[in-house]
Amino acid sequence: MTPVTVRVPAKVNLQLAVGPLRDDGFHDLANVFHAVSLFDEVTASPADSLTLRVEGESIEGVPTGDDNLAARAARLLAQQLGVPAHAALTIRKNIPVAGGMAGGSADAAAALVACARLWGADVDLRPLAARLGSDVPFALLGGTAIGTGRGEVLTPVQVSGRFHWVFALADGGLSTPAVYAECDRLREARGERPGPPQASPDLMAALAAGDAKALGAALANDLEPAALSLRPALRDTLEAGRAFGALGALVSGSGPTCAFLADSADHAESLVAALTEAGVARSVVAAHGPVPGATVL
Ligand SMILES: C[C@](O)(CO)[C@H](O)COP(=O)(O)OP(=O)(O)OC[C@H]1O[C@@H](n2ccc(N)nc2=O)[C@H](O)[C@@H]1O
Ligand SMILES: Nc1ncnc2c1ncn2[C@@H]1O[C@H](COP(=O)(O)OP(=O)(O)OP(=O)(O)O)[C@@H](O)[C@H]1O
Repeated sequence: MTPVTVRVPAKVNLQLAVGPLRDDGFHDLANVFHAVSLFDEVTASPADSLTLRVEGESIEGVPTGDDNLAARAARLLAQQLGVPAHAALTIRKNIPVAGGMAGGSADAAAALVACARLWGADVDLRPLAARLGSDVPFALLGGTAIGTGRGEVLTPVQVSGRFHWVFALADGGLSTPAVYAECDRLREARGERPGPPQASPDLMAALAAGDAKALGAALANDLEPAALSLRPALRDTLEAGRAFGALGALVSGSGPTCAFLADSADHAESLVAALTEAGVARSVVAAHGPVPGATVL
């Protein structure tokens, strides 16, 4: 048995349409996932127990024990296969923690792929991914896809060309359940009754055509008012990106990372410089999408 390393991308939600709260505590979604070129790497090496190491510059808040999603993924797969969960896992984190870019979900997907390869198992990982979290199946698949149900039922979307993104990372994270709860609270207070969530035809047309300007205009996130309510300073970040010429600006998923669409790689680099100079984020990075899901290196 030799070590297996898997590279796995972050996501941004191009559209996040949130339906009413379900009886099971989740919300039905029309969730347009898009995998972008910010990657974590998970290595699974032979071992005689399950161990975990987390490496990276900003890993504060990442659990290193049994509750790490990568360790949970390894245990779930071992249980499913009826084998001991013996692997030394190393996560090299680059995806912002609790940033709305599904970093923990990415690590879970990568751990499933790495351990399956290490243990020589040929098994459909998708049902296990869905049990680990609503965002985990997409981290396996990558590309661009519509997630329905709670986000775990995926339909790939055809995309032309490559889109250029800028991500403004915030200090500290936001809790996903807290942001959904704030969304429900705001809707209740405003007397809003959401209908069934639907993917936007304009967004689909923009993706099929590779039209960045149309995509920028179609970006939409129903969780954004809730993220802004919990973190009002994000308004300034979004406004700064728009003022510097972003084609579109929105909070990524449950936030607090803000995503900006640029019209070229050069434009993305100039947006990175302008947003960094404006001091509206902890750090600012460029990336492109779509990119593949969890991949063995
Ligand atoms: C905000 C997103 O990142 C957008 O892709 C996801 O919807 C969140 O996905 P995730 O982090 O994988 O979330 P899960 O681990 O499945 O659920 C965490 C919590 O988020 C809330 N949650 C999540 C997904 C969903 N469709 N409705 C929800 O209300 C629930 O309170 C749930 O208990
Ligand atoms: N491998 C992991 N990496 C990061 N966080 C993890 C991991 N495993 C468990 N967690 C826990 O999950 C919480 C959310 O982390 P994560 O980085 O996945 O957030 P997120 O990007 O906002 O998620 P999402 O976009 O899926 O809602 C963290 O605060 C941490 O307690």
